[in-house]
Amino acid sequence: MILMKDIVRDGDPVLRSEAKQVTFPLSEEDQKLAADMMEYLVVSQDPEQAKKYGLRAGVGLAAPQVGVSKMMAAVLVPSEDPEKASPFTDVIINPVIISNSVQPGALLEGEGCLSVDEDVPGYVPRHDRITLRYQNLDGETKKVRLRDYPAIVCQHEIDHLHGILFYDHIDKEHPFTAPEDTVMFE
Ligand SMILES: O=CN(O)C[C@@H](CC1CCCC1)C(=O)N1NCCC[C@H]1C(=O)Nc1ccccn1
Ligand code: NI
Repeated sequence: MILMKDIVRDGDPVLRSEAKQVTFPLSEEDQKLAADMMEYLVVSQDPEQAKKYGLRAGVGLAAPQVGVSKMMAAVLVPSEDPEKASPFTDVIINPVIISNSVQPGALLEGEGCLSVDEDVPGYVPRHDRITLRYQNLDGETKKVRLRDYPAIVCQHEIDHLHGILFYDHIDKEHPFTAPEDTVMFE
Protein backbone atom coordinates (compact mmCIF):
# COMPACT_ATOMS: atom_id res chain seq x y z
CA MET A 1 0.00 0.00 0.00
CA ILE A 2 1.36 3.45 -0.91
CA LEU A 3 1.78 5.73 2.13
CA MET A 4 2.91 9.36 2.38
CA LYS A 5 6.46 8.16 3.10
CA ASP A 6 6.48 6.56 -0.37
CA ILE A 7 5.64 9.82 -2.12
CA VAL A 8 8.72 11.50 -3.60
CA ARG A 9 9.04 15.22 -2.81
CA ASP A 10 10.19 18.17 -4.91
CA GLY A 11 13.96 18.18 -5.22
CA ASP A 12 14.18 14.54 -6.26
CA PRO A 13 15.34 14.42 -9.90
CA VAL A 14 12.71 11.80 -10.79
CA LEU A 15 10.10 14.61 -10.60
CA ARG A 16 12.02 16.54 -13.24
CA SER A 17 12.59 13.63 -15.63
CA GLU A 18 10.81 12.61 -18.84
CA ALA A 19 9.07 9.33 -17.99
CA LYS A 20 9.46 6.27 -20.21
CA GLN A 21 6.70 4.84 -22.42
CA VAL A 22 4.96 1.79 -20.92
CA THR A 23 4.94 -1.35 -23.08
CA PHE A 24 2.13 -3.90 -23.30
CA PRO A 25 1.30 -6.47 -22.12
CA LEU A 26 1.89 -4.87 -18.73
CA SER A 27 4.43 -6.58 -16.50
CA GLU A 28 3.25 -7.87 -13.14
CA GLU A 29 5.19 -4.98 -11.61
CA ASP A 30 3.40 -2.36 -13.74
CA GLN A 31 0.02 -3.93 -12.98
CA LYS A 32 0.75 -3.78 -9.23
CA LEU A 33 1.98 -0.18 -9.53
CA ALA A 34 -1.23 0.87 -11.30
CA ALA A 35 -3.39 -0.90 -8.72
CA ASP A 36 -1.44 0.60 -5.83
CA MET A 37 -1.72 4.13 -7.25
CA MET A 38 -5.47 3.84 -7.74
CA GLU A 39 -5.82 2.28 -4.29
CA TYR A 40 -4.03 5.30 -2.82
CA LEU A 41 -6.62 7.63 -4.35
CA VAL A 42 -9.58 5.52 -3.20
CA VAL A 43 -8.30 5.17 0.37
CA SER A 44 -7.17 8.80 0.61
CA GLN A 45 -10.62 10.07 -0.43
CA ASP A 46 -12.28 8.17 2.42
CA PRO A 47 -11.85 10.54 5.41
CA GLU A 48 -11.78 7.71 7.94
CA GLN A 49 -9.25 5.61 6.01
CA ALA A 50 -7.17 8.69 5.16
CA LYS A 51 -6.95 9.52 8.86
CA LYS A 52 -6.11 5.91 9.76
CA TYR A 53 -3.17 5.82 7.31
CA GLY A 54 -2.20 9.51 7.52
CA LEU A 55 -2.84 10.12 3.83
CA ARG A 56 -3.40 13.50 2.14
CA ALA A 57 -6.50 13.15 -0.03
CA GLY A 58 -5.61 13.05 -3.70
CA VAL A 59 -7.52 13.03 -6.98
CA GLY A 60 -4.54 11.97 -9.09
CA LEU A 61 -1.17 10.26 -8.66
CA ALA A 62 1.55 9.88 -11.29
CA ALA A 63 4.17 7.10 -11.27
CA PRO A 64 7.13 9.51 -10.92
CA GLN A 65 5.59 10.62 -7.60
CA VAL A 66 6.31 7.15 -6.23
CA GLY A 67 9.76 7.12 -7.80
CA VAL A 68 8.86 5.24 -10.99
CA SER A 69 9.71 7.13 -14.18
CA LYS A 70 7.02 5.55 -16.35
CA MET A 71 4.20 7.09 -18.40
CA MET A 72 1.39 6.06 -16.07
CA ALA A 73 -0.97 7.97 -13.74
CA ALA A 74 -4.08 7.13 -11.76
CA VAL A 75 -6.97 9.63 -11.84
CA LEU A 76 -10.05 9.51 -9.57
CA VAL A 77 -12.12 12.67 -9.88
CA PRO A 78 -14.74 12.59 -7.14
CA SER A 79 -18.33 13.21 -8.23
CA GLU A 80 -20.04 16.40 -7.08
CA ASP A 81 -22.87 14.39 -5.59
CA PRO A 82 -22.69 10.82 -4.26
CA GLU A 83 -25.61 9.79 -6.49
CA LYS A 84 -23.62 10.64 -9.63
CA ALA A 85 -20.75 8.68 -11.14
CA SER A 86 -17.21 10.06 -11.03
CA PRO A 87 -16.62 12.46 -13.96
CA PHE A 88 -13.40 10.58 -14.76
CA THR A 89 -11.74 7.56 -13.18
CA ASP A 90 -9.02 5.54 -14.92
CA VAL A 91 -5.36 4.67 -15.06
CA ILE A 92 -4.01 6.66 -18.01
CA ILE A 93 -1.02 5.03 -19.70
CA ASN A 94 1.11 6.76 -22.38
CA PRO A 95 -1.36 9.69 -22.36
CA VAL A 96 -1.27 12.32 -25.11
CA ILE A 97 -3.37 15.46 -25.37
CA ILE A 98 -4.31 15.32 -29.07
CA SER A 99 -6.31 18.55 -29.13
CA ASN A 100 -7.28 21.34 -26.77
CA SER A 101 -9.33 24.51 -26.49
CA VAL A 102 -7.56 27.80 -27.06
CA GLN A 103 -9.52 29.00 -24.04
CA PRO A 104 -7.58 28.50 -20.79
CA GLY A 105 -9.05 27.07 -17.60
CA ALA A 106 -7.76 27.33 -14.03
CA LEU A 107 -8.72 26.44 -10.50
CA LEU A 108 -9.79 29.55 -8.55
CA GLU A 109 -7.92 28.33 -5.50
CA GLY A 110 -4.76 27.50 -7.45
CA GLU A 111 -3.19 24.05 -7.25
CA GLY A 112 -1.14 21.96 -4.86
CA CYS A 113 0.75 18.73 -5.29
CA LEU A 114 1.37 15.74 -3.03
CA SER A 115 5.02 16.04 -4.04
CA VAL A 116 5.28 19.75 -3.10
CA ASP A 117 5.03 20.28 0.63
CA GLU A 118 4.86 24.08 0.61
CA ASP A 119 1.93 26.08 -0.70
CA VAL A 120 2.67 27.99 -3.91
CA PRO A 121 -0.15 30.51 -4.38
CA GLY A 122 -1.27 31.60 -7.83
CA TYR A 123 -3.35 30.65 -10.85
CA VAL A 124 -2.17 27.68 -12.91
CA PRO A 125 -3.48 28.40 -16.44
CA ARG A 126 -4.17 25.21 -18.37
CA HIS A 127 -6.43 24.24 -21.34
CA ASP A 128 -10.10 24.37 -20.29
CA ARG A 129 -11.00 21.52 -22.64
CA ILE A 130 -8.83 18.66 -23.91
CA THR A 131 -9.14 15.56 -26.03
CA LEU A 132 -6.99 12.93 -24.31
CA ARG A 133 -5.80 9.74 -25.94
CA TYR A 134 -4.32 7.05 -23.68
CA GLN A 135 -4.11 3.30 -23.14
CA ASN A 136 -5.99 1.74 -20.23
CA LEU A 137 -4.84 -1.20 -18.12
CA ASP A 138 -6.06 -3.63 -20.80
CA GLY A 139 -3.99 -1.85 -23.44
CA GLU A 140 -7.10 -0.52 -25.18
CA THR A 141 -6.62 2.91 -26.72
CA LYS A 142 -9.17 5.36 -25.32
CA LYS A 143 -10.02 8.85 -26.57
CA VAL A 144 -11.92 11.08 -24.16
CA ARG A 145 -12.98 14.74 -24.22
CA LEU A 146 -12.68 16.39 -20.82
CA ARG A 147 -13.41 19.90 -19.60
CA ASP A 148 -12.98 22.01 -16.46
CA TYR A 149 -11.92 20.13 -13.32
CA PRO A 150 -11.37 16.65 -14.82
CA ALA A 151 -9.33 18.28 -17.62
CA ILE A 152 -7.23 20.22 -15.07
CA VAL A 153 -6.53 17.06 -13.06
CA CYS A 154 -5.41 15.10 -16.14
CA GLN A 155 -3.17 17.95 -17.30
CA HIS A 156 -1.59 18.12 -13.83
CA GLU A 157 -0.85 14.37 -14.02
CA ILE A 158 0.43 14.42 -17.61
CA ASP A 159 2.75 17.29 -16.62
CA HIS A 160 4.32 14.98 -14.00
CA LEU A 161 5.18 12.49 -16.76
CA HIS A 162 7.17 15.25 -18.49
CA GLY A 163 8.94 16.53 -15.37
CA ILE A 164 6.70 19.60 -15.03
CA LEU A 165 5.30 20.77 -11.67
CA PHE A 166 2.21 22.98 -11.27
CA TYR A 167 4.10 26.04 -10.06
CA ASP A 168 6.12 26.11 -13.32
CA HIS A 169 2.95 27.60 -14.85
CA ILE A 170 2.44 30.37 -12.24
CA ASP A 171 3.38 33.90 -13.36
CA LYS A 172 5.99 34.88 -10.73
CA GLU A 173 5.37 38.66 -11.10
CA HIS A 174 1.59 38.44 -11.18
CA PRO A 175 0.60 35.06 -9.70
CA PHE A 176 -3.09 35.93 -9.58
CA THR A 177 -3.49 37.15 -13.11
CA ALA A 178 -4.78 34.91 -15.83
CA PRO A 179 -5.65 35.56 -19.48
CA GLU A 180 -8.98 37.41 -19.47
CA ASP A 181 -10.92 34.63 -21.20
CA THR A 182 -9.79 32.04 -18.66
CA VAL A 183 -12.57 29.83 -17.30
CA MET A 184 -12.06 29.88 -13.52
CA PHE A 185 -13.75 27.25 -11.35
CA GLU A 186 -13.76 25.68 -7.91
O1 LIG B 1 -0.14 14.73 -9.06
C1 LIG B 1 -1.07 14.55 -8.27
N1 LIG B 1 -1.11 15.18 -7.10
O2 LIG B 1 -0.05 15.91 -6.74
C2 LIG B 1 -2.29 15.19 -6.25
C3 LIG B 1 -3.05 16.49 -6.44
C4 LIG B 1 -3.65 16.57 -7.83
C5 LIG B 1 -4.59 17.78 -8.03
C6 LIG B 1 -3.98 19.15 -7.70
C7 LIG B 1 -4.69 20.13 -8.62
C8 LIG B 1 -5.28 19.35 -9.74
C9 LIG B 1 -4.98 17.89 -9.51
C10 LIG B 1 -4.12 16.53 -5.36
O3 LIG B 1 -5.04 15.74 -5.41
N2 LIG B 1 -3.99 17.42 -4.33
N3 LIG B 1 -2.98 18.32 -4.31
C11 LIG B 1 -2.40 18.67 -3.00
C12 LIG B 1 -3.30 18.57 -1.83
C13 LIG B 1 -4.71 18.52 -2.23
C14 LIG B 1 -4.97 17.43 -3.24
C15 LIG B 1 -6.38 17.57 -3.73
O4 LIG B 1 -6.65 18.34 -4.62
N4 LIG B 1 -7.22 16.74 -3.11
C16 LIG B 1 -8.58 16.66 -3.32
C17 LIG B 1 -9.31 17.55 -4.08
C18 LIG B 1 -10.68 17.34 -4.22
C19 LIG B 1 -11.26 16.28 -3.59
C20 LIG B 1 -10.47 15.43 -2.83
N5 LIG B 1 -9.14 15.62 -2.70
NI1 NI C 1 1.07 16.50 -8.41
